[in-house]
Amino acid sequence: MRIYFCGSIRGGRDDVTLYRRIVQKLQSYGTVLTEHVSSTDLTDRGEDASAAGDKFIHDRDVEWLQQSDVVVAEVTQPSLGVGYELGRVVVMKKKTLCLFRPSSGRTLSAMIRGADNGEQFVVRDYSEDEVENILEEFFSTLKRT
Ligand SMILES: O=c1[nH]c(=O)n([C@H]2C[C@H](O)[C@@H](COP(=O)(O)O)O2)cc1CO
Repeated sequence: MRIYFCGSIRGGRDDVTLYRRIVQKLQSYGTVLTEHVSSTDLTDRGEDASAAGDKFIHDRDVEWLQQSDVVVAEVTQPSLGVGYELGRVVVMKKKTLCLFRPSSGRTLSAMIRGADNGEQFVVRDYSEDEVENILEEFFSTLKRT
């Protein structure tokens, strides 16, 4: 299974430790195409775009989105890139799980929460300590469908 993980990069790296934990769990279900998003070496400047440029990053990521079987996004830290990716996957009709932590004190964008249709695109509120269980639940329902 090919999994696309979305997490904030230029939007801020506050949650990178949690991204790492999510990606480690996701790797028990398949190949995570965007493992770099969870790298603690990656700062809020993003990948070194000097060689290939932002167009390379964009085009590669859209290609990976197209190739993916499932998309998991941590959406607590607001990120334009993650919002854009989610907009694209809605159109691609990919099975998508968005994870949001209300304990952050933030209110999730209506354009993400409001896109929940209970099937293809699901938004789930959670706390950090339950993340592995939520992913287990999500992937076990996938197997049944
Ligand atoms: O260097 C990058 N590499 C990369 O893969 N992305 C993609 C993956 C992330 O899920 C998302 C993060 O967007 P943003 O940088 O706007 O927070 O965009 C984004 C950047 C920088 O914008």
